[in-house]
Amino acid sequence: MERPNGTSAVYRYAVGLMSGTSVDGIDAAVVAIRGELDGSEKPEVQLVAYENTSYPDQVRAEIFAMFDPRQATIDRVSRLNVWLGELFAQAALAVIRKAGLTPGDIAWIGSHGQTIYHAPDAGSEDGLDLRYTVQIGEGAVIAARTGIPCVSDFRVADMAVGGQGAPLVPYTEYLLYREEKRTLLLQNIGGIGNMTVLPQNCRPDEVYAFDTGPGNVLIDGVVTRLTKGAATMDVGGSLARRGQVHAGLLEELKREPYYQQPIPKSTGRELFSASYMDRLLEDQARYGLSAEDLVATVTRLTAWTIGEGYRRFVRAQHAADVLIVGGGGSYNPVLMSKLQDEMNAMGVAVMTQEDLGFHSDAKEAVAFALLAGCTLDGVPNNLPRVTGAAHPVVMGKISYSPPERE
Ligand SMILES: Nc1ncnc2c1ncn2[C@@H]1O[C@H](COP(=O)(O)OP(=O)(O)OP(=O)(O)O)[C@@H](O)[C@H]1O
Ligand SMILES: CC(=O)N[C@H]1[C@@H]2OC[C@@H](O2)[C@@H](O)[C@@H]1O[C@H](C)C(=O)O
Repeated sequence: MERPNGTSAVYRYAVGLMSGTSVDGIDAAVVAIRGELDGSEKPEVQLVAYENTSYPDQVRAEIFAMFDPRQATIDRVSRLNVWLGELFAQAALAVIRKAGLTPGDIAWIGSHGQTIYHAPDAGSEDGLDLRYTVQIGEGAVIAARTGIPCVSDFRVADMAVGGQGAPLVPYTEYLLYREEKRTLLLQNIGGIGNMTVLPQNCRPDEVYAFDTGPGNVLIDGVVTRLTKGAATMDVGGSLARRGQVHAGLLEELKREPYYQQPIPKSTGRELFSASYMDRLLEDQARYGLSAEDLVATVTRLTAWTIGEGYRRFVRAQHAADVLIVGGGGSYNPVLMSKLQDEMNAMGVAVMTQEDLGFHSDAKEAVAFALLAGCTLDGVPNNLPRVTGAAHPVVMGKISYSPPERE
């Protein structure tokens, strides 16, 4: 494996590990980093290797069981915490091998872990703010198996100062993407869609972010129902491409109050739920639409919600130059083309992470490698304007590697 340009001594190699809300496996990335992570300069970050390791079915089922508080007994959660620690360590070692490196080359690991519970608005007791969040995948196990210091459990530090503990990726977007002369929008199209705004030449406290609405959740939801589970996504947008958007239904769906709700705001599967999908299928019957028409209509709606987020909450203060799309939705060409229509009409170009030489799937793993570097350097790595925290804090807990390697 060729080393990044320049001398290897000025590069620091790090590993980032992430397991997201779709629980499709562990994303592991090796990055080479040159420069400071405190925002005083733009660090140079190269993705050296990336790998997604699927979970064994049994592990995936156990994670889903732990989402249910009635099943998540303390012994099962604790056992899964160390189990995932072992799997994360294996994923780290595999991606390090893939990079042509050895554990001794890696300065640190940053591991997000797996969120099994997130209660940022949990309320108070006797005047005490009792918000909480749980990410499992024991950092001490990762450090012990790899011999590399591991930073984990990031979100709680932001919550401890009144933040939502999410989203955390915008700090790294600020580090990597901000530009002096252009205002950028970073749009993630995962299950839910979320936008980060990086005004031109911004300071960290000028960055803001919000959930635009559905990402792939409606498309996946209707496809799963229409195919009775035979398909779980509209691969390549092939259904949407063959359908006609129903203008009347589209207008009705646009009236969802969330889209008008002021920012900061976030949404989830609580709103875009199973019963929301049931209603969509009733709408399909009511208007006599084909499966393709329904998929085309929700695809068009999804693109509109992103355009609307920009139009309503961003454009007046920060006219943007470019919208950079990441997440699985960027692989749906019909969604991308509708998004392009929306944004181009407002003078905003649309690009993907890949167009910039980044990797959509690796983005969050890379982010946690960088956030961990901040932890070790003592650099605050939350964005209070984004999370609602009272002030910046250094997030992340460090598990040191065994002494014999020191
Ligand atoms: N080839 C493809 N064609 C169409 N859609 C695709 C394709 N590949 C991925 N997708 C869409 O992307 C989704 C997965 O996106 P992603 O991995 O970003 O989600 P996620 O990890 O749940 O996101 P997050 O945790 O950020 O909400 C799939 O469910 C699907 O809707
Ligand atoms: C609590 C939690 O795990 N939140 C995730 C989730 O998945 C997407 C969205 O909701 C985002 O807020 C966050 O993750 C990303 C990595 C973040 O913190 O930026």
